[in-house]
Amino acid sequence: MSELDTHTTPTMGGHLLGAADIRRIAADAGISPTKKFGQNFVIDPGTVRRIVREAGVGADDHVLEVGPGLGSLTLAILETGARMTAVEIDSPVAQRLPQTIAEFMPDAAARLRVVRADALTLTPGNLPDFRDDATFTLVANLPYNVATPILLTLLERFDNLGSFLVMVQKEVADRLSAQPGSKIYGTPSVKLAWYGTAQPAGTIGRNVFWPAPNVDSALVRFDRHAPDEGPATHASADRAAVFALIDAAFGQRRKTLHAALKKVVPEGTFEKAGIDAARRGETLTVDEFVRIADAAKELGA
Ligand SMILES: C[S@@+](CC[C@H](N)C(=O)[O-])C[C@H]1O[C@@H](n2cnc3c(N)ncnc32)[C@H](O)[C@@H]1O
Repeated sequence: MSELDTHTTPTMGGHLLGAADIRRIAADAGISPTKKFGQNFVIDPGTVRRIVREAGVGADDHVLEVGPGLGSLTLAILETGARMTAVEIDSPVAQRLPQTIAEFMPDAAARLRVVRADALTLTPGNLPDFRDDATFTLVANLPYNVATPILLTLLERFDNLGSFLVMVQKEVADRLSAQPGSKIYGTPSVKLAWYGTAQPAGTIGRNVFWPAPNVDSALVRFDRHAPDEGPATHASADRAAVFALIDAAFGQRRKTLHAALKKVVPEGTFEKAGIDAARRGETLTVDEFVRIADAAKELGA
């Protein structure tokens, strides 16, 4: 993208934020973006509209946004007519958000709840907004330093988190959707595959942010397995056991399965699972890790 919209963009019932709006809101509220919270705010209405379009959000959806910041993406989500909860860690930023929505999209204010919290602490118990939804979706421009832990934590704790569309650092996006055998396939890729399917959904340049980050960004789309599909449906599959094997195998990723896992699985496990112990963990699909966990369990692990 060569040119940015620097002015407010009119939309049905309100406005999206341009660069001039973002700077004014920040100055007004005495907010300077901090590295500690990964604060790079989107200043381009075209980018937030693209994210929302890729997410496929519509008026019937209930959306969780982690890290709404000054409200760029929040307004684009609200523009669709969706209901949403925005969870922000930084108090001054969270406190300012309702005023921004009231100013730029007053009719949507009733569809937004702002929660001041660390996304890593969220549980269905302390975030009951989503308790009655069959599924809900996460749409976020995630803080880059904690993006992967936030995704894995939310997937583990919220069974009804059905899909997400997130913007993360390009390298992280590549890892999240990497396939077995590639250099960048790692624990985030294989653990995410336990829950569903991740796919790259495009790259985003640095000039759509304020301040501009020194890394490139990309979008990742994720869809959770249907309840009757995926590794979690194996009769004996136990997520904690499978994840412990994954951590052990990738902890020594240059070693063979035999060497990396000999202390954690009983003798004969690989034969029973039908998996060559001379392979490296970085070549295994999540289903193959499940087979090893199943075999180890049957052998009394
Ligand atoms: C990359 S900025 C995105 C801001 C906004 N969504 C945008 O696109 O302009 C990340 C946001 O996440 C917030 N944040 C950082 N760590 C967080 C955490 N653990 N839980 C919730 N919010 C967090 C930051 O304060 C910041 O507002």
